[in-house]
Amino acid sequence: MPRFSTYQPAGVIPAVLLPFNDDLSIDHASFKTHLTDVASVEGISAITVNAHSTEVASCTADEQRQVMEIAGDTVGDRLPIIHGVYAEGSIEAAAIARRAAAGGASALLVFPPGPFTLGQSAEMVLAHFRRIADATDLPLIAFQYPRSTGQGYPLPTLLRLGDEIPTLRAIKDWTPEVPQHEVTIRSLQGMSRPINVLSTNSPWLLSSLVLGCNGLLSGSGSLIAELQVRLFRAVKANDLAEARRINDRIHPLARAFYADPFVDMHNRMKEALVLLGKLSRAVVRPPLVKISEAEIKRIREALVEAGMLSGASETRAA
Ligand SMILES: N[C@@H](CC=O)C(=O)O
Repeated sequence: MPRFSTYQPAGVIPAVLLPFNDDLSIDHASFKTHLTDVASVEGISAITVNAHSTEVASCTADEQRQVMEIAGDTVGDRLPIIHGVYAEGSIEAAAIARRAAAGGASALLVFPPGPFTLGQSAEMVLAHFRRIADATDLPLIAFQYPRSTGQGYPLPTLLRLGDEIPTLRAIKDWTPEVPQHEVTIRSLQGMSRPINVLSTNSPWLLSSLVLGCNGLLSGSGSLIAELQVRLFRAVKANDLAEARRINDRIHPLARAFYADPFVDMHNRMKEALVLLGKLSRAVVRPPLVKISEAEIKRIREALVEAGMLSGASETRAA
């Protein structure tokens, strides 16, 4: 029986970062501290591990198991843990799903297989999800990539997934196209068995949430989960003035974190944790490399503008 067996993916879901030691091994102690810090934010509904934010592409299967184990031991009694299923092929995806379930995950975030960059059909997508759904009863969240990557699913495919995969409960929508995002939200959340749309459009979160997403799943939740909870609540309450006030604090950080190259977003978030005194070193695994001092300075300025760091010193503002 998984923890939180009735969990439905919705609301604010931070995806946490994975600290490393200088020798690139996992820094267990710092990971626990980070998990505890993020999980202490009132109002989040779950946390996500083994996803982009934990540099899943550079973690072995055993390391992913360790990440799940540490997360489960540290915060698993308090919050559901969503485990990424990051695999090039469906057989490996199903194996990861089984390991995640055995490790105590409460839901799975299914990444699109890499070969879809070369093309896809609805039958391939359905076969991929069916294989995972047959491996475990855990609720599934489909990670919807931008269509331009080749890995994003056309809307008819998403609707068939909703109809034919009973454990599909949500998508994490990363479409940068506003009209497409809106149609997706209306279509999936309007199904007879609604599929929640969780925004991962963190660079323009306010606009995305205003379109009606039933939640958000964001790497920047590793730093600003509290602001995201307040933003989500304000939007749900139709309090646009409050939502805009909170967005004014989120915006400088979104600009800094999600600048080009996008792949450095979580690298930058680690540096931000260091600047906030919450992490002792920002080490990333190759092919990522340390960002420049000029960029760290821009992150510091964004933290100051967001009211998270005093301009005079590195002390965290109250
Ligand atoms: N958009 C995500 C990254 C992708 O998984 C984020 O919010 O950090």
